[in-house]
Amino acid sequence: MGTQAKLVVESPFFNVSPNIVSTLDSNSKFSHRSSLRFQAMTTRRRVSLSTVAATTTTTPPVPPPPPIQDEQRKPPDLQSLMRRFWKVAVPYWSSDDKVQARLQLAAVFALTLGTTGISVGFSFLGRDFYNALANKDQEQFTKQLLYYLAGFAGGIPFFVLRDYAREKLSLRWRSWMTSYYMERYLKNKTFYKIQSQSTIDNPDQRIVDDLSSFTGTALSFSLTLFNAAIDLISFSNILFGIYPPLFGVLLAYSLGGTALSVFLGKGLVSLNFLQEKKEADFRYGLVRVRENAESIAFYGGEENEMQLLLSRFRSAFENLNKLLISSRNLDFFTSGYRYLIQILPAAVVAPMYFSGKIEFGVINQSVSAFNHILGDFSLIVYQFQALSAFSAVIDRLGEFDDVLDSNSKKGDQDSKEKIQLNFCLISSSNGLHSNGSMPLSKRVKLLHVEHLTVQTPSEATLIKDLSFEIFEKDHLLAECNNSLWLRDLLKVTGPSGSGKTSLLRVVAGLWSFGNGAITVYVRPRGDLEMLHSSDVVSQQVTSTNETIGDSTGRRNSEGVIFLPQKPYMVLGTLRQQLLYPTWTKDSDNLSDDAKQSDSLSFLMRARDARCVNERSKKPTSEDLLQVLNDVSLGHLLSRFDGLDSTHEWSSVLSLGEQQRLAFGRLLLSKPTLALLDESTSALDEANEARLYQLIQAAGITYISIGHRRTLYKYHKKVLHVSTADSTSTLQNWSFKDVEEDPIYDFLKQ
Ligand SMILES: Nc1ncnc2c1ncn2[C@@H]1O[C@H](COP(=O)(O)OP(=O)(O)OP(=O)(O)O)[C@@H](O)[C@H]1O
Repeated sequence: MGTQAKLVVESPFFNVSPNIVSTLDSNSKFSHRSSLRFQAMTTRRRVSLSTVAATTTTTPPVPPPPPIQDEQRKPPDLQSLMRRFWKVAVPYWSSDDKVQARLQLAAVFALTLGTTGISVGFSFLGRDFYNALANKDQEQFTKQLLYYLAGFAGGIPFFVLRDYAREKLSLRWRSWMTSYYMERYLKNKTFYKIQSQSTIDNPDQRIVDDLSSFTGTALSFSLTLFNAAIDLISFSNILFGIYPPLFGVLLAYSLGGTALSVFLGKGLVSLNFLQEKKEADFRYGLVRVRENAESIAFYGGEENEMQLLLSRFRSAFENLNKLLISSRNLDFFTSGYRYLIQILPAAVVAPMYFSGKIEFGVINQSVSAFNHILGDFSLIVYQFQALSAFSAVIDRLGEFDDVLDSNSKKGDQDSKEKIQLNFCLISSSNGLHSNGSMPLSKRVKLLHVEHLTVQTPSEATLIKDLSFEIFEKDHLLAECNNSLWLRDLLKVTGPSGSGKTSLLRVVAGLWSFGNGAITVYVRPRGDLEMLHSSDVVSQQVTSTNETIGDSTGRRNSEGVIFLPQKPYMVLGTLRQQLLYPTWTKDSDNLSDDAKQSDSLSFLMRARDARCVNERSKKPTSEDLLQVLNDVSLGHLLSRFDGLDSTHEWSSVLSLGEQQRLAFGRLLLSKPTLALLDESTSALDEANEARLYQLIQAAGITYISIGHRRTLYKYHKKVLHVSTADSTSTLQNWSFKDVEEDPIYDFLKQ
């Protein structure tokens, strides 16, 4: 539970008298103020757990978020808070939606101006109404009553429309921000880096809750400031007209109040920040129980989970307790401050009334004007809790924004010091005979690893100075009819923890810790305009202008596919499982309702041209059925009602079935290079053999990690990595042909 700033708009019609207010608006303690105000309220966070779940099911499995810490977190200073606010708030107003955004903002401000005008009008109506009442002038009283009713009828639409327009704009802003943040979060594998390096906590919560809170509160707060400025101008005249010293009392009262409330509530910002984090940690713990239900049940780990969850909840609870105590102390002050103003102006002008200098209605008008102006001067006092919650939101979003920015910049700046990963395009026509066959003297390089040193994020060296190349066609062996021999199919072996998976992570672009260079050559697919071709002749690759992407920029991701031991099952149908990730659900599948909704224009961003081209090649249902049969999963169709049924696939399929499904994806995508990390570990030998034969027949070159000896049969070369010795500078790897390995002879027998 966090403290969220929520805007409450009070009626201008009830500001005529505090007495009337208390009867008409029993929900609001201080509804005699006619301006906008925030109300700090405790809300239950409505977080879509699926959002959080999506981050937890990304493969390869990623470690949990960092343990709860930051207890001593210092509140941000005003300058960095302002800088962060500006950085987070500004992009939308100069985005591609800026015309609509500015128009809507202007409309909201115009309506706010209208409502302030109406409030001023009602202040005069109130004066005459009470004068008529005090003078027992029934005719005048009836007339004023009718004016009041007419004023209600004319004024109410302004207030309702102002709130509606503001909420709509806030939703539009949030939609844009959500897609803007998600785009940067999912770009350049930032989500993976944030999670695996524990850069910041709970990014999902920042996207869901903090963005919603930020847009709503920023807009409301801007309007409150605007409203306060207008109120100040309009009601200062009235107050001066009544009794100038009252203005002096007001200034002294509000400045003193502001200073005291800042002093009393200074700890609230960091407490609010921590509250957000602790709530998110607790929710994340629950999501992990759901995601790992079977493992926990097998282990019988309920008691442990209970302890862990309770400790997280306790931490949130303790912080909330501190937050409540701080709020209570501040409330003592603000309540006194608010109640006193109900009698203060009357007490100041009462002597004038008793001496007959002013009428009774003027007392009411001075109370109303005093409240308005004091409200404007006392924004910090009234809104301190909401402002402290808002500061925490700004701080969290600003931090997130900085991380997202630094991630894209880091890629450019540090690229020289890190592992260079480049993707180049192989021209399919180059090097081929006119009949399309590959001349024996030519072979296609798919992967070139040069002086690669792989390190962990904590800079422990795993592999030292590794260099090798992978070719698709070996001219010496091309005459052999066995397709196995047409490609360098590499098996990586080595003791546990030596860095086998890390090597694949580096090739797939997930890690770039260490140094050296990797070039991956992929076949053309999709938009040729965006991709350059490279001539591949013998082992010489022309290097000018051939790079199509790198580990930080856009890359031809379908060229390389990584298959982890536990495949990632997307939320959706069986069809979507098979088409993932090459053909994802796109705007074609959106419902008509969704297409009609204007806010969805940001949510239906055009996918890049590559994907548009891919649509034409999208496999048909027949293709999918064929692949399912090939990987021995044909029975799923009858068991789960066809290709378009939706289930929690990671729960209803066995690990072996999930691994076969992942191979089905591979067969459909036909990547140039597949990285298989123990991706058949749950299968029997017959199924494993079948899958390897299928991907060989499909012409996919692969590098695989696997501990089973039988896997040697499906590889041509073996890279053995031994555990790195930190005291030695020697290489810790060796290469050999599979035939040279004694195991191979043993398997042949
Ligand atoms: N995010 C990380 N931060 C720090 N160290 C890590 C991280 N991920 C992995 N490591 C460490 O890197 C080393 C190599 O891990 P890797 O997963 O590559 O080993 P592996 O050879 O594939 O092991 P196994 O055969 O057991 O799967 C391990 O000691 C591991 O603890």
